[in-house]
Amino acid sequence: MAKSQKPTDNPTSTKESELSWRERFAALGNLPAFFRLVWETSPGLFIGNAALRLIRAAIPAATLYIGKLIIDEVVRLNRLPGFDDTSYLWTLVAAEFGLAILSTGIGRAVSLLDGLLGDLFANRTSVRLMEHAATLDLEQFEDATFYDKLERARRQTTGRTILLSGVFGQVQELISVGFLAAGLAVYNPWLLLLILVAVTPSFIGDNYFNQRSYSLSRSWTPERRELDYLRYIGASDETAKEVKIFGLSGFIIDRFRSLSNEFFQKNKQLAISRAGWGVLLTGLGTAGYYGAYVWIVARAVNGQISLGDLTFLAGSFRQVRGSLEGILLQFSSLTQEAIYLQDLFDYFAIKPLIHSQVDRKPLPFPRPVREGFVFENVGFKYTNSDRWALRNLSFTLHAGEKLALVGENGAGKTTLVKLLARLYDPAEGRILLDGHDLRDYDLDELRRNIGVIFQDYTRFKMSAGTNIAVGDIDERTNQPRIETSAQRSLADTVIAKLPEGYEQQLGKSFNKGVELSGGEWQKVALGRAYMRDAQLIILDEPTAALDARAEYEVFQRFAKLTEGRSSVIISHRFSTVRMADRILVLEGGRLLEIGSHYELLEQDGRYAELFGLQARGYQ
Ligand SMILES: Nc1ncnc2c1ncn2[C@@H]1O[C@H](COP(=O)(O)OP(=O)(O)OP(=O)(O)O)[C@@H](O)[C@H]1O
Repeated sequence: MAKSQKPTDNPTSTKESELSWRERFAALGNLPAFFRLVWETSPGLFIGNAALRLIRAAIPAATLYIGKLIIDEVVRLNRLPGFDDTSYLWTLVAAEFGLAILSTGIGRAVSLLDGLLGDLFANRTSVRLMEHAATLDLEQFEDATFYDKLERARRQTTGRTILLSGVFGQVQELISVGFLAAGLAVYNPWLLLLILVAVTPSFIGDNYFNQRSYSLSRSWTPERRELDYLRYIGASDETAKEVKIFGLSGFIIDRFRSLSNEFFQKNKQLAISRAGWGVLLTGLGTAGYYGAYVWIVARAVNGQISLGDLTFLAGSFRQVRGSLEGILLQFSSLTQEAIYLQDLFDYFAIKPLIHSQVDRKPLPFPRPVREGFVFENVGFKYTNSDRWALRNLSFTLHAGEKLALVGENGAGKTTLVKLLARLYDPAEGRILLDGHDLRDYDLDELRRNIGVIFQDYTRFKMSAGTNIAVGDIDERTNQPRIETSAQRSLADTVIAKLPEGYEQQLGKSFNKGVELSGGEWQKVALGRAYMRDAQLIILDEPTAALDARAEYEVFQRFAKLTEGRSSVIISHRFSTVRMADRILVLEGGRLLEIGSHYELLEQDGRYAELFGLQARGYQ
């Protein structure tokens, strides 16, 4: 793969986006990999397309030559006194007609194949894009430069048909030019040189402008993402409520307008100077063409060539010039497209840091867990943050234990849970499960054995049943299991009220979708925790939106249903927290206290203080 860029560290820097000729040629090195992708998409369509284009490439030269024969024949017949046999002439005319029909037919067939192949290719690349995204780390998704890469790669999936037909068309034109140029060279090789001189200026000009337009577009990736985001929040069911209440539409639209206008202005300047230079440079080419034309006409007048030769030469010259111009133009847009391809391959080259062991066999997840999870001096920092979100954290989550995490906002509770589920790996220390580092276990198995319901769980705009089944998507057709999970999380009564029950589309974005209340959504999401047969269940503030009675009931059931399995509950409600076997109090990413409800009350530390505060609030 061509190392044509090293740009994404700071995509707004235009300097980095300036590309040399060497880099542009190097980008063409991406083409074989691209063709491999296209070939894998559909070998049949690929071959069919290539074969048809080859035939079509020969048609222009053949047509011109038959035209020459027709004219020469007409002239010959005119010179002859009296009647002569015209059958040869009409055969020629019929042949030219046949070629014209063939050419249109093949043209249509080629566009059809291009379109089909392009659509298949776009689908296939989109799937690969999603498959690759699924392998990447959560941390990578929280990185803005990653999003820029993803965005540029995503754009590749739709526009690649252009590259496809571009390259195929290019090859077709080249062969076509080969035929025509051979004809010209027979008369005078200098004509070919004249053509090259005529097309070079506009080629250089176009290359220059293509490169500038690529630089502009690339350096604007973050802004384009912002534009997409503004367009989304400006017109989406998820944001409509707050946009209306806070009167945000003016603010959002103004930001969109100023950003899009800035881009438009920059683009406009470029487009205007491109058009201006284009006129000048193409004018030079036209002058070259007419120079040659004068020479050809003069020779015909002097009788050095026939009338047929005149039309053939003039036609060939015009076509070769047009085709060469096309090829050279295509070449510059081809290199540009090839550079865009680099973004796609760059994205595919991003490797996840969190994965199962590769150098030795990963351990199977213990069933049941015997000792539990041990945090040994664990520390963690988020990327792009200098602050330790967690530091010097040492404690044990015993097998079968119910642990509650308590702490103020930002204390590190959710971070601890993410480390347990290996969404991140600790920067310091280690987490052991039954005596082995968490990293030694098979990642997929680990994730399957840990069920987490996050506070910002996703409200999938899918059916109610699917919204529960996402807890173990392989079991999505296991209706009894879905219904049992719903009963356990109290979602069954919510679903019973829906017109279409478990089949009910949730969320308003789709036809006949029904919106649930915050608490109802939470009950549905909680059902996910019961879908899987996990060894460790983690609920991160899962009941914040539930009413007091529902919350009490949920936890009574939770305690019973997770009997013999470990669980972690994050909650700000002490009525819930006190039901846990032990409570871990975090402050500023550090462990402050750990013990049972009564032990901590006795210690009379932070937990006792917070508990007292909340208890007083209820008095
Ligand atoms: N994705 C992230 N990138 C950078 N910093 C983060 C990220 N998520 C959390 N933080 C920071 O890490 C610290 C701990 O966050 P965490 O979400 O673990 O807190 P929490 O105790 O769960 O808070 P809350 O009670 O508000 O849910 C906070 O200071 C937060 O700003």
